[in-house]
Amino acid sequence: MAIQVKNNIQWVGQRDWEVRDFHGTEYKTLKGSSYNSYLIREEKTVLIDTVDHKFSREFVQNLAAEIDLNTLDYIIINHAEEDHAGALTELMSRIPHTPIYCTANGVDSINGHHHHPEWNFRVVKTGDSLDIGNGKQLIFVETPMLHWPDSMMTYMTGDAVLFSNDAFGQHYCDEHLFNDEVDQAELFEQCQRYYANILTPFSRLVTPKITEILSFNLPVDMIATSHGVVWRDNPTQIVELYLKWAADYQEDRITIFYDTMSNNTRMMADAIAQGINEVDPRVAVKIFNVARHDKNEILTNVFRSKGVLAGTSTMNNVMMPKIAGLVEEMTGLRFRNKRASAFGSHGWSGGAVDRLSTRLQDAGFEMSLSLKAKWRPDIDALENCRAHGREIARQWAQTPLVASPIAAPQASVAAVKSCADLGPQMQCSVCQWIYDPETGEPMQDVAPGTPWSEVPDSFLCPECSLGKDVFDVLATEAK
Ligand SMILES: Cc1cc2nc3c(=O)[nH]c(=O)nc-3n(C[C@H](O)[C@H](O)[C@H](O)COP(=O)(O)O)c2cc1C
Repeated sequence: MAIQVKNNIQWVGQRDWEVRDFHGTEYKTLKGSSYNSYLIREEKTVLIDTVDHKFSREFVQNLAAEIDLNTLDYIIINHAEEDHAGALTELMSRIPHTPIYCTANGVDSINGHHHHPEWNFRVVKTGDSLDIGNGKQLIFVETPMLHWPDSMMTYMTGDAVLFSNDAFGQHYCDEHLFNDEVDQAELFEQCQRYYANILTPFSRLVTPKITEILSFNLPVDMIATSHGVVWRDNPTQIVELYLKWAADYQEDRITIFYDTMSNNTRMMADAIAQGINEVDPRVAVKIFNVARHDKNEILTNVFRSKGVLAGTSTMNNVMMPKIAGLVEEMTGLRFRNKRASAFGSHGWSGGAVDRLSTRLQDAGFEMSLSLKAKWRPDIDALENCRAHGREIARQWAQTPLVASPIAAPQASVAAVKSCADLGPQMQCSVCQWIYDPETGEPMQDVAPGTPWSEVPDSFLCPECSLGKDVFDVLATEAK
């Protein structure tokens, strides 16, 4: 059933209280989710996004009960992932000539999923607008890598509604649509879980993009996301939270996670936590067995922490596989400005703790001393663990790590007119990360001093993972 959002805007989405897995099983949607689609009826009739492909038939049926589908003038697809654009094939089978507005990357993604290159695509860029009558317009803002290359937002003038797609959303299903109507603790828990598990890798892009949107000086009366609530009460509160979370967020919190075969590493975890608490009772210490606990909650706790202690026993010379998997995910999430330490029990040769330390360092954590124990820790070994916890608490209580120097690149990109204009620095045109061959920092796999022409074509931007081809040459005057 359609829900009134504002004036001539209605929600025509789908609630999904049953869903528990998103992105395969990567994200556990413990509170379900919703797929928000919006119908605007001004002089022109517009549909913004659709719903998950598994609800295609219900969606089109419900929409047809609201309007004659043939009166739909425009379809806007802010993001081509199947939970938003999934119902397109069903919808377009009824109205095959209706124009679809999306980014250039959107055409590629929609074609990649639906395989209908003959659809009537209209490519839009940041600043392009579409007149929908009654003095109102839709203005488009590309938001590449928030969280796919095709992503964009759509702003509706007059009503001042920002259709933000995934940004500012959360996997949260409630019979109520608006942010002021739902349980606030549940809502913000899901917002943070969503940011920590999905948006953290793109944190460097969040602040510049929000700054760009704010620079348009457009009033925002509502933020209509594509999952969860519509923000109508103080809608910019979630924008402020995003700015906070994007700035290497941390609390006075330490997360300890481990895996164990016979509880020996668990005993170490327990004693380390006691040691931390003895020295600094104000710090929140959270302990998780990775084999038994919700992985996304562990990662949310890592996101909130100033440091993590990761524990594993040695099994066949390597670490426990669930720990290896979690650290691999932490690497992808590109946490910054956090400390780490590894610990664990072994029987003879050991090896897992050193291996884990190296992995955590590769994942970008500032490493502190690790701790090993042999077999089941005895009273002395447990006291050693407590002492280790006390030392960690002292070290990590000190001034937080300084933010990475590439946190806010300020350089501007100039048009390249001739070879003489070519400067030595290159900048990612998507996330503004700068490659400086003089230092080569902070790139892995490319030695300092490597000229750009010799950087392999397989190079990916370390910030946003896009290819070498998106890099622009910076102005030479700066050099
Ligand atoms: C299947 C298996 C493989 C093991 N492989 C190793 C090994 O390669 N090197 C080692 O030092 N200890 C090895 N151990 C011994 C354990 O690391 C040791 O018992 C440790 O205390 C277990 O700690 P946990 O209870 O936290 O899992 C192995 C134990 C098992 C059961």
